[in-house]
Amino acid sequence: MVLCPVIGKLLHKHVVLASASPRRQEILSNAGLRFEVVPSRFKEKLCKASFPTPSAYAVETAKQKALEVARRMHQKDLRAPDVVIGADTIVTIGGLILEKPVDKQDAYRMLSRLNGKEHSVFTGVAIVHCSDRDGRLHTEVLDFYEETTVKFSELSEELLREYIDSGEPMDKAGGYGIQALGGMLVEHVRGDFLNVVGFPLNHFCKKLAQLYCPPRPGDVRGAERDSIPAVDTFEDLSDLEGGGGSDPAWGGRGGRGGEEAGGAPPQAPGPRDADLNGAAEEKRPPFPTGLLELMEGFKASKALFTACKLNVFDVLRDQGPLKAVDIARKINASVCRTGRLLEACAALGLLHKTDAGYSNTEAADLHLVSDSAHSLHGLAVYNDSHVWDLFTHLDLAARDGAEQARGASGTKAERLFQSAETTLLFMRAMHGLSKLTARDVATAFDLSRFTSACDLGGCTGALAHELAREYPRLQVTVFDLPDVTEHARGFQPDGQRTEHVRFVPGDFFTDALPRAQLYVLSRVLHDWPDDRVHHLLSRISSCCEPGGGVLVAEAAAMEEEEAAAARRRGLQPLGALLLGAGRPRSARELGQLLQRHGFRDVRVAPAGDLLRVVLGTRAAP
Ligand SMILES: Cc1cn([C@@H]2O[C@H](COP(=O)(O)OP(=O)(O)OP(=O)(O)O)[C@@H](O)[C@H]2O)c(=O)[nH]c1=O
Repeated sequence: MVLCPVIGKLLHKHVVLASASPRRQEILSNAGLRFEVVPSRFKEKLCKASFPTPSAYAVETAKQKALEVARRMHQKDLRAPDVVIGADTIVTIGGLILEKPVDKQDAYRMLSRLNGKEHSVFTGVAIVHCSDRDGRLHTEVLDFYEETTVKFSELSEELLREYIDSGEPMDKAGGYGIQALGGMLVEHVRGDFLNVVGFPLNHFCKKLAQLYCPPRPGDVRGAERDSIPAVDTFEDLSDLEGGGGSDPAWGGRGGRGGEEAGGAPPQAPGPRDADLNGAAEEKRPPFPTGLLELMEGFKASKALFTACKLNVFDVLRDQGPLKAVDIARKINASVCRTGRLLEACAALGLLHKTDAGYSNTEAADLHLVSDSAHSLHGLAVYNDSHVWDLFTHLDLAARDGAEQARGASGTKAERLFQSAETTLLFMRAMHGLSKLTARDVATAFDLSRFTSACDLGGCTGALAHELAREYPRLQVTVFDLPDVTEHARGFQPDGQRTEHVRFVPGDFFTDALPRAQLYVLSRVLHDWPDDRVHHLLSRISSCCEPGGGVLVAEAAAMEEEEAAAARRRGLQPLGALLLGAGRPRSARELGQLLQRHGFRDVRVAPAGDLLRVVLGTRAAP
């Protein structure tokens, strides 16, 4: 079930909030609305005296803000959004309209005027519906306002000065922010609190209900024009999926007209049907939500990487919950920008946000803290500093080959091992990933018949340690490039079985392979082209005694793959595209490769959600 009141009716529309006010953005996104923010350039300079009431002034300003954005967007892209929302908040006292103070003195004048008295806060809201008629913008406006009264305590001169010095009054109507420090000035509030903060959410939802959910004939609840429909009325959002559902608002764009299936009574027309829809409108295609999410997905990754890089999750694990301002101080960053990053992390489900501040979610504690047992912090930092850059040149790689894409940055090995720092970055990333999957790989088959194993390209030894833990008789050699084995010491766990793991430096294409009954290749083969894979397997095959084995773990697709996992693995070829001539191979292909190199009794087993493991036994030559 989607807990979705009327706001859900806007989910499949391109909605723009024509406001730079962070409070409005927060109120609406907390309510579940998805929208783009395009601050209005309309100058708030309408002649106040020409309006009969302060509310009329606020409404007109809100309307002009929204219309300016609609026109600008239409002019720029020749396509306006579906809905533009504008708002304007003003404070009135004794017939005077107070907007945002221009400087500290102005703030002082405003606050002194409000001191000890009751005043009104009006927010005017305009919901502008846009459509394109032969290249010209057509708009329809629904507007309303909400009034809330606020009473200030008797405040001392000193307190007012101190409050002004906090900087809070400067971007707020009337010179105060009731939601923050300004709350201390307020004795009582009558009416909608959020209206004071900058957006009357409740009234807005009622208006949406009138627009999008007009009463059906005989619907008693529908007769209460001023109520927000109960949640269950809107549980079924199937129309959001583009299934030809009803959307009676604003003249029935994409709606089903009067032809509801199953003989249900036709919906009443939207409020402006009569003048809008003389002719039947063309049916619009479903809103491409999935595509838009893909287009924006890189921002989500970047937010996660950045929060990891700035150690936000470490700070919160140790000291959370914390307010944005305290986190900013601890990570040595700007308060405003940190606030936005934290908001993004909360929206992505990486952080919890409560009145006490931000704190880690369980997943963040488990995987995004740098020194947790299951940390993927290293992978995030590596993706940010190396992989991100590589993907910037994906177009070149696709067109001209990986060499051009890599440009000055060199081959994979050169890039990874160009300094101790980058080697360590890479190793931390691999360590996190290997630890995550090591147990699944080690236990995909019963390997207890082997007493020696060699993990080729075993990096930090995460899998080797898991094998040693799982099989008490097993001695494991990690064979990897000298640059890697040199740094492996820092990754070793404490414990009894560590003496069962040793590191030998070498190149598995050229140097003699350590003798072992079982050779392990975990996430190695996809990095290499076919000729190299054959070369490596034939070297292993010639070292392996009959009865010995080879164990290959890869993110390899099986024939009966479920769609989601296949999609995840489907991105692997992109990495191969950038990193050289390697490629992903299916489990069946890996099995055939092993058979070709003299391994029999080849079996495949899943290792968790991510990997497939293929085990072959060396036949007598
Ligand atoms: C009374 C009060 C106001 N505000 C803010 O005051 C701005 C009003 O100015 P506006 O001109 O309506 O909006 P803006 O900030 O200039 O944005 P825009 O819509 O782009 O004009 C809005 O921000 C509101 O939240 C608070 O945050 N808390 C309060 O208690």
